[in-house]
Amino acid sequence: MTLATLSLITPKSNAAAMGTSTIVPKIPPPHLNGTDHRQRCLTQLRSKATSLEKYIFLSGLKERDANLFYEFLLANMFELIPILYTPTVGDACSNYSHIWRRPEGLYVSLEHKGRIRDVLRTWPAGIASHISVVTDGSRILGLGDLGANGLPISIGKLDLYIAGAGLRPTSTLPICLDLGTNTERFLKDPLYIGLRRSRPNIAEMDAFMDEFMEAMTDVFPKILVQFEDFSTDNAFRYLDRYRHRYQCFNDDIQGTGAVVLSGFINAARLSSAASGLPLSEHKILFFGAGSAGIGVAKQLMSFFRLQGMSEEEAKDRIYTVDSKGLITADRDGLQEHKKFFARTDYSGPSLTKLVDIINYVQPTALLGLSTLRNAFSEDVVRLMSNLNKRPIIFPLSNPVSLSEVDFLDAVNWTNGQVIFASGSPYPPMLHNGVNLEPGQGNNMYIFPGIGLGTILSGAKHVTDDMVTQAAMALSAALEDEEVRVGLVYPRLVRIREISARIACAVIRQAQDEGVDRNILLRSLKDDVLIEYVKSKMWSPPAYYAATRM
Ligand SMILES: NC(=O)C1=CN([C@@H]2O[C@H](COP(=O)(O)OP(=O)(O)OC[C@H]3O[C@@H](n4cnc5c(N)ncnc54)[C@H](O)[C@@H]3O)[C@@H](O)[C@H]2O)C=CC1
Ligand SMILES: CC(=O)C(=O)O
Ligand SMILES: [Mg+2]
Repeated sequence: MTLATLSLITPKSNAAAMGTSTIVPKIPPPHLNGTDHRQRCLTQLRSKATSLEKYIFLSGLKERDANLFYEFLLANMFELIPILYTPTVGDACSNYSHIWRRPEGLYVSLEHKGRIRDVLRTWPAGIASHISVVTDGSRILGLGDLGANGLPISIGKLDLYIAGAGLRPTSTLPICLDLGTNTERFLKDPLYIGLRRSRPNIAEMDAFMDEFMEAMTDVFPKILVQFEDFSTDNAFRYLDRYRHRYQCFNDDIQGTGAVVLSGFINAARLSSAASGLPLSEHKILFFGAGSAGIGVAKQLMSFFRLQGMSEEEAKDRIYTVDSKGLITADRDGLQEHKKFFARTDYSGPSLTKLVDIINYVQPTALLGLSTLRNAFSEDVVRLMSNLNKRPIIFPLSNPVSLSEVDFLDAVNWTNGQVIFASGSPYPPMLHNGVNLEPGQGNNMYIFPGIGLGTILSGAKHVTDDMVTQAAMALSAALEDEEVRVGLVYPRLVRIREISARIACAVIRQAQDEGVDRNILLRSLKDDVLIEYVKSKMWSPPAYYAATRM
C-alpha cells in the first residue's frame, strides 16, 4: 500500500481495511463505578513521569472511551487542560512524529492538489462536521515551523470546543495541511511523518488554499473554519482572502485580540482604581508585532473607542516593538502588517532596548507576544513598577518556556502590585501572606463561544463586531468574588457558562448585522436564548451508570 493510498483510508476504517480488527468487549465489570473509575484514571495519569507521557496516556484514553475521556476532562479541567493544550501540547507537536500512534485527524497534503474533495470525503462524520481547526504547522505556538507535526494543536483546540462550549465530538474536524517544512531537522528525521520538501511559494500555496477552502464548503456545507498557527504573513493573507467568502476566522489574530481586550478592560479598571488615571490615558506597549501582537493591538483600539476617542486618538495610545526596536514609519522595508501602528511622532535614533523604549513611551501596560523568554527582565519590570502603582504586565507568548516573564518574578519585582495575565498557566502563589492568582490570557476563553455562537446563528461570516461583542461578554462575565481577588479573567471551571454568554453575544451581533441564517433565534428573548444555547451543549452521558447490568 502506498502512502498516498493510506492517507485516503479513514481513521475508523483503518483496522478493518488491514484485516487486524480484534474482538473488544464493550461491557465493563458489573461493579465498576464511574466515580471510582475517574479516580483510577487520575491515579494512572499522575503515575506518568513526564507531561508528554501524560499527553500520550490521555490521547489513548480518548481513543479507548471518548465519553469517559470528556467526562474526565470536564471534572478535572484545571489539571488536564495544561496537558492537552498549552504548555504540553507544544511538546506533543515538537515530538509528534515520534509519539504518533494512529490517525487522529485529517492530513491534507500538497500532493492531494486536484483531488482535495476526495480526501475530505474520507472523513467519517461527513456533513455532520461543523467546526474545523486548520493549521499548516508553520508557526505552532511560539515554536516555529513544525510542519506536519502541528496536528495536535488542532486536536487540542477542538477538545476545548467540546469541553468549553459543548460542541459534539463528532462535529469536530482537526486538520493539518501538510505543505512541507522549512525546518531542516525534520527533513532529516527518518521518522518525520510529513512531506519531505520545503514550503511552496506563495502562488502555489494560494492555489492550494483556494482549492482547499472551496472543497471544505462543498463537502461540509455547515463548516466553520478556524485558522490556527499559520505564520504571520499567511495568517493575515488568508484571513483577508477568505473572511468574506466563507465562514472562517483566525484564532491568533481575532481570538487573541478578543481575549486580551476582555482582560485588558478589567485590568485597566483595577489599575486606574489604584492610580486615579482616567481610562482614556492608558498607554499600551506591545512587545512583539506578529499576527498575535498586531491582531491584539487592533482589537485593543476598541478599548479607547469605548472611552469616546476617535480612531486616530485610539491608535495614538498604542506603541509596537519588534526585533529591531520601536516600530517607526521611517524604517526601511517595514512589513505591511506593521505599518498601521508605526509611529510618526518619533524621529531620534532607533530605540532598540526595551528599557529605553519604556522610558520614552511611559506605558501603563506592557504586553508580550514576542516568543522571547524572559524578555521582561528585572530592570524592565521594576521600571514598569516605578512608573505605575499597579502596572499591567501580560506575558502572552506560549508555551510557558517562551513566556516573557514568570508570575513569581513579576510579583516579587513589583512587590505584589502587578496585574498579570499570561498565555500559558502558572500556579497561584503566596506573597506577604496573600494568595495571588494569575490570569490566563489565552484565546481558549473566547474561541469556543465565538464558534458556538457562529454555528448556532448560522452566520455567513464572522464579522469584526461579532468578535468585539464576544470580548465584551467575556469581560462582563467576571463575578464579584473574582473581581475582589483581582482576577481579570473568570475561573476556568465556569467555562461552559461563559461560552454560553459569549455565544449569545455573538448571535445577537450576527442578527444586528443581518448575517445570521437561523432567523428563528431573532424572536427569542435574552433569557430564552441563553437557555437555548445551553440546551445545545453536548455533555458526555453517564456512561458507566448506563452500561452497568
Ligand atoms: N496568549 C494567547 O492566546 C496567544 C499567544 N500567542 C503567542 O504569541 C507569540 C507570537 O505569535 P505570532 O505573532 O504569531 O508570532 P510572530 O513570530 O509572527 O511574531 C513575533 C514577534 O515578536 C518579535 N520579536 C521576536 N524577537 C524579538 C526580540 N528579540 N525583541 C523584540 N521583538 C521580538 C518579532 O519581530 C515579531 O514581531 C507566540 O508565542 C504565540 O504562542 C499567539 C496567539 C494567542
Ligand atoms: C494560544 C495560541 O493560539 C497560540 O499560542 O498560538
Ligand atoms: Mg494559535
